[in-house]
Amino acid sequence: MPIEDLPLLDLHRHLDGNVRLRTILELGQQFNIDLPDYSLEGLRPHTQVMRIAPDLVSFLDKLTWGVKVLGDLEACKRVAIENVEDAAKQGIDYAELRFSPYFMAESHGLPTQGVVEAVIDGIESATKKHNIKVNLIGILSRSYGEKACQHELDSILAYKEHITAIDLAGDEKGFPGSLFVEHFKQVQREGLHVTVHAGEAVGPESIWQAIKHLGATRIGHGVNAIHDENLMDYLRDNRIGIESCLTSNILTNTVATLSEHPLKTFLEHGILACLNTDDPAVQGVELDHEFSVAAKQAGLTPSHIKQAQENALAIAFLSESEKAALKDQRRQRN
Ligand SMILES: O=c1[nH]cnc2c1ncn2[C@@H]1O[C@H](CO)[C@@H](O)[C@H]1O
Ligand SMILES: [Zn+2]
Repeated sequence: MPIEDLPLLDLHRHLDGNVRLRTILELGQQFNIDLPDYSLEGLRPHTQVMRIAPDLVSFLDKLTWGVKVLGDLEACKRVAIENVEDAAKQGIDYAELRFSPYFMAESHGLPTQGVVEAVIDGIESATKKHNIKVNLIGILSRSYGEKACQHELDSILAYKEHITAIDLAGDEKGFPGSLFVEHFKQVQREGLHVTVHAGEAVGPESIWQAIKHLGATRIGHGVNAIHDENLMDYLRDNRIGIESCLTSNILTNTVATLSEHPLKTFLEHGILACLNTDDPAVQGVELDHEFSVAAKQAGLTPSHIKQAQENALAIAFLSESEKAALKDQRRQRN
């Protein structure tokens, strides 16, 4: 369980990997899309990973229906709003919601920049109604290649004052970070933060590349850092955060069992690692499960969990005064 007097954060949460099952069904019907089934339970195995996937790419396939039903910009806005509602329901004080506008736009040929605007719109209206702070991370979906990612980046940067950071996600093995060096030079010039999915499907060299050549100050997953002692020290000494997602790592077949998950070792090594969800609807589990079930199975004690919460606050893309405000707010709540 999370410690009650520390704020609850989720720093790694894909809003387009968290489209409610009922919403997929409703939008599918609204836009006359041929769905594989028209009942919630019949649809579930097509949109949720029900058992361990053979690999990351097979897992990512399950995100497809969530974006195939996005028939217009209003649908994108709806998904953004529902993500804020879901995160607030979990008791999350601060979430960094990430999304890939081209991934959301592609099926129905929506304007990518329009998707960015719709998501920002949805987040801004929903956060007014709920007791939660949200920042947005724009994703470059590497699996589309360099050119599409440049288009995606341009669309995100058109609204850069509403975007906190840029991430690189998708097929890490097929599309290495080396293809995106120019993209991230631009991101750094614009002064946005950088977090990169690395060391999930590829070894520690992918994490080194993300730090040294893409400017990452946080790493998504980073599980394979465990195989490189120098990297472990480097992450600790340079306060590079690791956004761990326990259940996701099992379902993508990245880690065989939770008892073998490196998070506990990261924490004990002094690395700023924390607990997050990844794609809640696709995984069929929420943040409360990660804290109360998965963390325990990964060998975390209450003091590890407390450390993970403190780490999340330390590496959040927030100013020191915003962090202090989150802490105060949590104390007042209790
Ligand atoms: O665990 C993950 N690893 C790598 N990429 C991911 C993961 N979950 C989602 N995406 C990717 O993020 C974008 C949508 O936000 C898509 O590119 C999807 O494939
Ligand atoms: Zn992710």
